[in-house]
Amino acid sequence: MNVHANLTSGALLVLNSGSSSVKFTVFRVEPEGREITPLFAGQLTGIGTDARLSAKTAAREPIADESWADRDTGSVPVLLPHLISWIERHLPADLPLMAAGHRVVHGGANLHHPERITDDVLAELETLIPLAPLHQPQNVAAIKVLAESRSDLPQVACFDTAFHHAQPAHATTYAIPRHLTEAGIRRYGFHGLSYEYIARQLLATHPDLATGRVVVAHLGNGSSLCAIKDGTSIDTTMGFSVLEGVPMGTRSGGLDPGILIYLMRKFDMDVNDLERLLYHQSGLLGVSGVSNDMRVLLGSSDPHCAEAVDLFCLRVAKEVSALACSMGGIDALVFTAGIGEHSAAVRAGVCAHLEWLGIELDRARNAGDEALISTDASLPVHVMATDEEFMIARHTVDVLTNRGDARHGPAAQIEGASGSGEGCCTAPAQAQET
Ligand SMILES: Nc1ncnc2c1ncn2[C@@H]1O[C@H](COP(=O)(O)OP(=O)(O)O)[C@@H](O)[C@H]1O
Ligand SMILES: CC(=O)OP(=O)(O)O
Ligand SMILES: [Mg+2]
Repeated sequence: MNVHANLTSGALLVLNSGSSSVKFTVFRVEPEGREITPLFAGQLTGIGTDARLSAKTAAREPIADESWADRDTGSVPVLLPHLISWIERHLPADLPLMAAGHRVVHGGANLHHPERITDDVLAELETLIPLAPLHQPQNVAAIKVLAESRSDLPQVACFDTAFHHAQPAHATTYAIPRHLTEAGIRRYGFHGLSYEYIARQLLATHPDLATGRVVVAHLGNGSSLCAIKDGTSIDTTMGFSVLEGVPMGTRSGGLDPGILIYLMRKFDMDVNDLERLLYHQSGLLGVSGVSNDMRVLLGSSDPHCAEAVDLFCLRVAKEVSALACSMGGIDALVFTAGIGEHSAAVRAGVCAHLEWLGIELDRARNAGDEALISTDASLPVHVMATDEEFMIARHTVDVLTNRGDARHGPAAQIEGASGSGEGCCTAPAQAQET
């Protein structure tokens, strides 16, 4: 694996590999990594069932929508080399692929910063597979496939856990015997790349809030919330695994742990049964019995779908209050990710439980495309587009141009925001980044 090459200019591939999909974005990197601009993005979905590639340019013009079912043998390692050659065929002639950045869900107790991937780093990532069985195997598989097929390509791992690393011990510790905490049974937190991006955007667009107390609700396929104070993660709802906190598409969110003991005793469930139940059969899908997709639930007349949405909204609202408590107050609430950015109904459902906190949504603003969706008298509630891929690209370039070390720490987490508008991926590098 190439660990020495420095990035100057060329194309940068960002990969976010999930259990049944691989999302990718290709960026143009200008000399010395000063500017990062998206060229095209897409996803390979339905891996294992009916793989399909779709992709669009940065101007949202479709460049692919094709079935890859004929080459689908149900795994990321088989399809990824095809994806890499498809990407290379679509690059401008003067822009060779010169590096890859990966979203890696778990960095464990030791990996707190984006890391250039070496054999040692890869070995450490593999040890973390049991901690994130839904995501980590796919993240590791993508790194290995690229290392085999393009050993010349430097690769960087960016961790979902890293943004939460500086949380105080009372936020990361479970009330279990100390030797288990010391063995790594602690709260790590996830979706950190998304929270880091939002913190940067806040600094660019709302500097007053960037130094205040903000609860960010990342509501997507996986959902979590984070308390960000002065640009730093103070507390978050996901913990040891991506199961804690609010219910998700197919994940349970927090449960009374006594339920697990009962299920094992009463229904003879083993570890595989529990894993299937908690990761794949619960959440919105489990409660509705219909779908894990919020759009389907909101469009359904089935009372179980309405029940799932209501439960989700209440659980999110309760976490907003809990996180406000962790920060000693709240100056703003931000909604982001698929549901948070696009569902006015869910935002209204959540905020209806938070009137006591001084939150009041403006109906018209919430229904429209406004960034500020609360009334003028309310505690501010914002909708902001997240961009985990941009964050990965930024970190990858910084690591490969040796600017990474200067960016670590809370101030670095929000320094150098693009100022280029929500959801926009172009971010000139800052002069002070050395
Ligand atoms: N207009 C919408 N209304 C309600 N929910 C939506 C809408 N658009 C997307 N979603 C929800 O967003 C989820 C995906 O969120 P996203 O952040 O893209 O997830 P991920 O990146 O983790 O796959 C979908 O499962 C869907 O339920
Ligand atoms: C951490 C996590 O849950 O990620 P995702 O939302 O991509 O499933
Ligand atoms: Mg996501």
